Amino acid sequence: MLTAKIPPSSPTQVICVEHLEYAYNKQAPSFVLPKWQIEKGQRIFLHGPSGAGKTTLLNLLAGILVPQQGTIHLLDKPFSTCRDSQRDKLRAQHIGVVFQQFNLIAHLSVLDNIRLAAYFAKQGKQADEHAFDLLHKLQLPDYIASQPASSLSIGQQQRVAIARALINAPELLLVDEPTSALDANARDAFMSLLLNLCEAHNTTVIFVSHDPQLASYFSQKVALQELVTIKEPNHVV
Ligand SMILES: Nc1ncnc2c1ncn2[C@@H]1O[C@H](COP(=O)(O)OP(=O)(O)OP(=O)(O)O)[C@@H](O)[C@H]1O
Repeated sequence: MLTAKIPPSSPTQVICVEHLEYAYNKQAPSFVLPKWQIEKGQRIFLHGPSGAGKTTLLNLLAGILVPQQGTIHLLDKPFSTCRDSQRDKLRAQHIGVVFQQFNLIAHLSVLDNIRLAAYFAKQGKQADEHAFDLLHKLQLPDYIASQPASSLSIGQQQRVAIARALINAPELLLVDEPTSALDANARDAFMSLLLNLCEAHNTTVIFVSHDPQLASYFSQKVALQELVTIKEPNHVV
């Protein structure tokens, strides 16, 4: 009798956080996050007051910071507890990050900034083709690929940062307050481009912003204070 071969199922959960605790140092308060699960395709608007810990949480999810307690799984793989080199590899392959300041390398060209992300994820020769495809979808002209990142406007830098974050078709995109330097029209155009690209690839998005106007782009809104509690340090006198 022939039995149907069942393909290995891909995980539906992108992130699973359990019993997480993180403090910047022994004198600092700890962020405590008992549980947070994020399913594939969710688009989450994460908000909360200044200093509440939104960037800290994104950095933990990106594996840039490592919790002292608890675990973070990425696509069912241990992420926070694996070796640094393994975490760097998983981040490069599965996570795109857009930082507040975009963090482009100023003296490198636009194309080289994007190529660098593809290189870390060990993408082959097709990376340039993907890069140009993304630049077109983000409505940037071809000539800009050879320009140094330092010569771009804020709006252009922002779109290049998105292209760099999406070049490896990540399952998870983490975006930290990227629209603060833009006027209302540029901001709305940027949000539409970003979310259309994520829709096309079913990318899971966690988007941090103070701007309540941006919340309307997201069906799911999460207040950081609902997720995280703050534990004061034990002071030794
Ligand atoms: N590198 C660091 N070392 C020590 N403390 C830090 C560090 N980075 C952030 N913090 C502290 O952690 C807390 C949370 O900061 P975080 O930047 O995550 O907040 P946020 O919610 O993103 O704030 P904002 O909305 O103003 O960007 C703050 O009290 C901040 O002072």
